[in-house]
Amino acid sequence: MSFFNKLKSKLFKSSSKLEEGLDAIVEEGGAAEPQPDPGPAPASEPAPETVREEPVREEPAPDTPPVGPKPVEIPETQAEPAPSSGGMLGRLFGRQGADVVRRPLDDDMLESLEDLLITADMGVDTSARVTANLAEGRYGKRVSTEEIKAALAQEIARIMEPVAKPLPLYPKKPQVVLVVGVNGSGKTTTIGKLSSQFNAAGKKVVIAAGDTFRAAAVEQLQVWGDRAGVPVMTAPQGSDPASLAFEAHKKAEADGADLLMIDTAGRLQNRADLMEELAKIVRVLRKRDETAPHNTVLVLDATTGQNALSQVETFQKLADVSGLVMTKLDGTARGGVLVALADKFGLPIHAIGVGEQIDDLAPFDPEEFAAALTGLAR
Ligand SMILES: Nc1nc2c(ncn2[C@@H]2O[C@H](COP(=O)(O)OP(=O)(O)OP(=O)(O)O)[C@@H](O)[C@H]2O)c(=O)[nH]1
Repeated sequence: MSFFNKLKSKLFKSSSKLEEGLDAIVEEGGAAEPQPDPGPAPASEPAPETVREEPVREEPAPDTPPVGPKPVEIPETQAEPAPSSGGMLGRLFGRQGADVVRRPLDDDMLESLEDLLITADMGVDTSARVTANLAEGRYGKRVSTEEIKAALAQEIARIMEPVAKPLPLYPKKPQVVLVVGVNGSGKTTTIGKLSSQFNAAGKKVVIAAGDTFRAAAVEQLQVWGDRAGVPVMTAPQGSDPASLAFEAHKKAEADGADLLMIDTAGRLQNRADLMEELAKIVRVLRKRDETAPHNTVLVLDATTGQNALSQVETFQKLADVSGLVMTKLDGTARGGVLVALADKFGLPIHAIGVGEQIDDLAPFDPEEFAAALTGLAR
C-alpha cells in the first residue's frame, strides 16, 4: 500500500469528518444539475496549479510510449464505469453522467465552511483565512463538493508547502538532536522510528535516555533502541540528565556516530524545573561542541488538537525549537491542527507519525496530507 493510501485510510476520521461536512453543506443549499458537457473545465474553475499529474486520456494515442506519468488512481468506490464520456477528470470531479449537486458559494456557505474547518481543528484564524482564499474567484459561482474539496486541498497544500522540511542533516559529527515534548506525546517512539530510518540509511546513531527520572521511559527507549539496532545510553534513575548528555556525546564522538538523539523529560507541571533541566543539558553539551544542539525537535500529539498550539508556545520559551514532528495522526479527527500550526508558527514539520509501528513515520508531504485530510480522490 502506498504511503498516501495508508495515510488516507489512517486519517480516515479527519477526512471523513471534513468530507461528510462538505457534502452536507453543498447539499443543504444546492440542487442537482445534469452533467455538463464533458470537455474543457468551466470557466469558473481556476487552473489547478498544484495538481501534479495531468489528466490522462483514456485512449492513448497508438504511438504513445509506455512511459510518463501514471494515470491518477481512482479508488474503487469512485471507479464505477463512466456511462458515456467525461474522462478521468470527469470521473474525478463527479461528471460521469450522474447529476451533480451544486450550490452557489455565498456568504452562508462560506460561514458553514469556516465552522466546519474550525471543528476540524484548523483554528479560528486559519479557518477564516482559508475560507476567504476559497472565496476568491469563486464567490457567487455554483460549486460541487468535489470542486470545493479540490480547492480546499490546494489551499491547505499552499499553506503547508513552506514548512515541509525533513530533518536537516549536517556534516557535523555527531549531530546532536534534542527531542522535547510533553510526556506521552510520542518522543520515545519518534526517536526509535527516526533512529531506525537513519540506521537503515547507513547513519550511525546513538540514543541518550535523558528522562532519567522515569524508569519506565528509559526501559521503553531501550526497547526501541533494540528494535532500531541502535545503542541507548542510560544513567541511574534520578541522576543528572545533563551529565548523561555529556557522556553520551563523548561516546557518540568516540564511536564516530553521525547522530546523537537525546530524549528529554516532559514534565510541564513544573515548568521552571523543566526549563532549567533543558537549559543545563544545552549548556553542558556546548562544553563539548559549542554549536550543539543542532536540532531541537518538538514532538506533538495530534489528538490534543488546539492544545498543540499552546505547547509550541510553551516549548519555544523553554528551548530553541527548530522543528516539529506530529504524532498520532491516525485515529484522530483533529488532523487539521497541523494546518493551524503551519499557518501560525511556520516551523518546519519534519515528519508525521501515523501509527505505533517502527515504519509508521514518514516525511511530511503537503499535497498528500491535504488530499488525505479533505478526502480528495487522487
Ligand atoms: N497511534 C499512534 N500512537 C503513537 C504514535 N506515536 C506514539 N504513539 C503511542 O503513544 C504512546 C506514548 O508514546 P511515547 O513515545 O512513549 O511518548 P513519550 O513522549 O516518550 O512519553 P513519555 O515516555 O511518557 O515521556 C505510546 O503508547 C506510543 O505507542 C503514532 O504516531 N500513532
